[in-house]
Amino acid sequence: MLRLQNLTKTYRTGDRALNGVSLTVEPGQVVGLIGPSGAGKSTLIRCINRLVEPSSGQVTLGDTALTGLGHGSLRRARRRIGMIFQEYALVERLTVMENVLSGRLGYVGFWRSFFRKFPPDAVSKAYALLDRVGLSDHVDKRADALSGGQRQRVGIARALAQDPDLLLVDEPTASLDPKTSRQIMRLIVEICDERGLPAIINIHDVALAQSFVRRIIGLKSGEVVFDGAPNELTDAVLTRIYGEEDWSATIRPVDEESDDQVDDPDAEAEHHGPAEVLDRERMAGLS
Ligand SMILES: Nc1ncnc2c1ncn2[C@@H]1O[C@H](COP(=O)(O)OP(=O)(O)OP(=O)(O)O)[C@@H](O)[C@H]1O
Repeated sequence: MLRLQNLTKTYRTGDRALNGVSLTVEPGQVVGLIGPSGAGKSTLIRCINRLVEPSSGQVTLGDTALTGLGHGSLRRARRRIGMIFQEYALVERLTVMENVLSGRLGYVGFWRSFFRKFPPDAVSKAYALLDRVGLSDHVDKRADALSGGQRQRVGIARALAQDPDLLLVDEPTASLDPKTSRQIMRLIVEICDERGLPAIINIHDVALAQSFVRRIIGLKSGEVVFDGAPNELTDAVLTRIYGEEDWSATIRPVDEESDDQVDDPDAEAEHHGPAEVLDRERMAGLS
């Protein structure tokens, strides 16, 4: 479980990016973090693993108070926090397999990593992860030969290779087309569900977040102004988070019930909550 207590961040410039954020994320729970530009979403994600040093407050992951750790212990704790980025952050000239194995670098000694000699169990685990993210046919391809969606799948497998206790995901679909974005969101949510992994996903696309996560947190001026289920995200709530706007084209209708048969799982996700869709896909052998 991840717990943030009264987290604040004021940058040297005087910008107060976080203003007393408190929340907990349970194992297996995926939180969609939304809010206008400058609300503090990236700062929040980066304060958790202390890529940005919080000004005050506490971050606790499991039994470990991350905010109290010294340099060496923080490095070890960061191994257990997987990050997934908008621009993938892959090493372009390395293969898919090498990129995934780089997720293990924090665990192998310097010389082993220097010569890229990974233990056999790390390699077989990487194969299994690549299979899970649907890339078993691309293991030896260079990262720069992949599509955006495939690159993000490598990013996900690399984060999982760390054996994380937490996933921090920063705009994972911002560079992807709508269909690929849905596939990537579905994959992340499924994997967190399977592994009991808590995750926070910083995401601008409100409708996409609504379709796939069970909990949404709205941040505004460094404060949590909404924390609830996707269907509680009404026009009034969106106005509270983002300001006045006509929201009809942005959000998913929340009360719509349809008896129509839907064959396309993407379309289906628009009509049902993520849990039902995932369960049905699993039963139908689609995932
Ligand atoms: N390195 C920095 N130095 C000074 N101020 C910063 C720094 N990074 C962010 N800020 C400020 O902190 C506030 C929150 O920024 P942050 O990037 O966390 O917001 P965000 O919600 O992630 O925005 P976006 O959606 O545009 O990425 C903004 O006022 C921003 O200008």
